[in-house]
Amino acid sequence: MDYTKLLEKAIVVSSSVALFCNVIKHIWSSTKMEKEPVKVLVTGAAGQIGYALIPMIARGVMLGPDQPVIIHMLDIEQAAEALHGVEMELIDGAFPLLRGVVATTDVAEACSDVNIAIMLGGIPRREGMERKNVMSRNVSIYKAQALALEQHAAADCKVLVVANPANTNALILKEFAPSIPEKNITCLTRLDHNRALGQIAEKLQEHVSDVKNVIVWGNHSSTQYPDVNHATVTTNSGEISVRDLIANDKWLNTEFITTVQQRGAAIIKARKHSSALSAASAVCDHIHDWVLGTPEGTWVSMGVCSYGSYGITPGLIYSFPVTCQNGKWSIVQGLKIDEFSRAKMDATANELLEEKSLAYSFLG
Ligand SMILES: NC(=O)C1=CN([C@@H]2O[C@H](COP(=O)(O)OP(=O)(O)OC[C@H]3O[C@@H](n4cnc5c(N)ncnc54)[C@H](O)[C@@H]3O)[C@@H](O)[C@H]2O)C=CC1
Ligand SMILES: O=C([O-])CC(=O)C(=O)O
Repeated sequence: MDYTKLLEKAIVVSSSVALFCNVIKHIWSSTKMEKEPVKVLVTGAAGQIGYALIPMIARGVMLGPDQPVIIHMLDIEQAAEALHGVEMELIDGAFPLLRGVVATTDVAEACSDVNIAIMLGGIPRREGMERKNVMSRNVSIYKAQALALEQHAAADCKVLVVANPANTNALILKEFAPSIPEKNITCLTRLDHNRALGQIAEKLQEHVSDVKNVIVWGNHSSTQYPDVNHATVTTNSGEISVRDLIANDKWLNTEFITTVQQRGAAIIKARKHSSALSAASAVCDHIHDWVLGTPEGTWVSMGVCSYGSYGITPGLIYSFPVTCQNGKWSIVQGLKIDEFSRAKMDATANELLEEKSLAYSFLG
C-alpha cells in the first residue's frame, strides 16, 4: 500500500470538509438576522419599581432572550441625579441585549419613537391611604404625559399604566391621547392576578405554575373582585376546579378575596414602602404575554377598555380575563357569572365611575 498517497488523499478530503464547514458557518451567521431593538419607555424610572424593573427588561425577561432593547428612562428634575445613578448601573450591568439608554427629565425626548411605555411615574400611597387618595397629584401627570405620548411615541405604542389609581390614570391617558388606539392603553392588574394564584397555591400546597385561570375583575383597588369560579389546578389526575379542590366556599368567598384585595396595604405595613419586586415582575408578565401571547387554554387579567362585555360600562378601564395573540388582547367571552360575582363586579365598576368623575373634578 502507498501510504504517502493515502495520506495526501486524507489531507485533501479533510481540508475540503473544513472548507465546506466554514462556508456553511458563514452562510448561517449571515442569515441569522438580529431583531430590531424595541424602544421601551419607563417613567418614574428612579423610583423603587423602576429599580427592580429596568434590569429585568435589560435581561430579556419582558420581551424574550433574543429581543434587543433600548431603554428610555424619565423622571423629574429632583430625581435627575438618582436617575443618572441608574443609568450608570445599567452600563455597569453589561447587558448583552441592551442597545442603548436614554436618561432624561425631558418628557418629549423620553417618549420619542417608543414602542412600549411603562408608566410608573407619580406618587405612591402611604400607610392608611386608599389608592384613590393619590389621585389629585397623579391624574394631572397622566393628562400631560398623554399629550407627550401622542405627539412623540411610535404610532402603535403599547402603554401600560402602573401608577395609582392605575385604572383611572389609564382612563385619563386614553381620553387625552385620542390618536393612540384605545386598545393599546392598559393598566396593571396582573399583580393582583399573580397574588390570587399565589394564595391558591399556598392553600393547596401546589406549585403556583399548576394553578391557572383566576380572574381579577374591575379596579386595582380594595373593591377588585378576585374570582376563582373558573380556575383550575393541574394535578396527576388532570385539571381539577379550584373550588372543588379547596372544598371550602366560606374561605374562598371571604378570606381569600380580602387577602388579595388588601395585599398591597399589607405590604406597605410590613415594608413601609409599597410592593416593588412583585410589581416589576407583574409588569414583565403583562407585557410579555401581550406581545408574545398567552399559552393555549390560559387567560390572564389585564385592565383594558370596556366595550360592554359582561355588562361593564363602555369606556371604563376595567380588569377582565383576556387571552393575547399576535400582540392583541381579547376578552374571554361567555363565562357564567353567578349572583355573588355579579354584585362584586358591579361594585368595583361603580367605584371606577366615581373615580372617573373625581378625576375630572381635579382636572377642572
Ligand atoms: N398597579 C399596580 O399593581 C401597582 C402600582 N403601584 C404604583 O406605581 C407607582 C410607582 O411606585 P414606586 O416606584 O414604588 O414609587 P416611587 O415613589 O418609588 O417612584 C415613583 C417615581 O416617579 C417619579 N415621578 C413623579 N412624578 C413624575 C412625573 N411627572 N414624571 C416622571 N416621573 C415622575 C418620582 O420622582 C419617583 O422617582 C405608584 O403610583 C404606586 O402606587 C405600585 C405597586 C403596584
Ligand atoms: O398598594 C399600593 O399602593 C401599591 C399597589 O398598588 C399594590 O401593591 O398593589
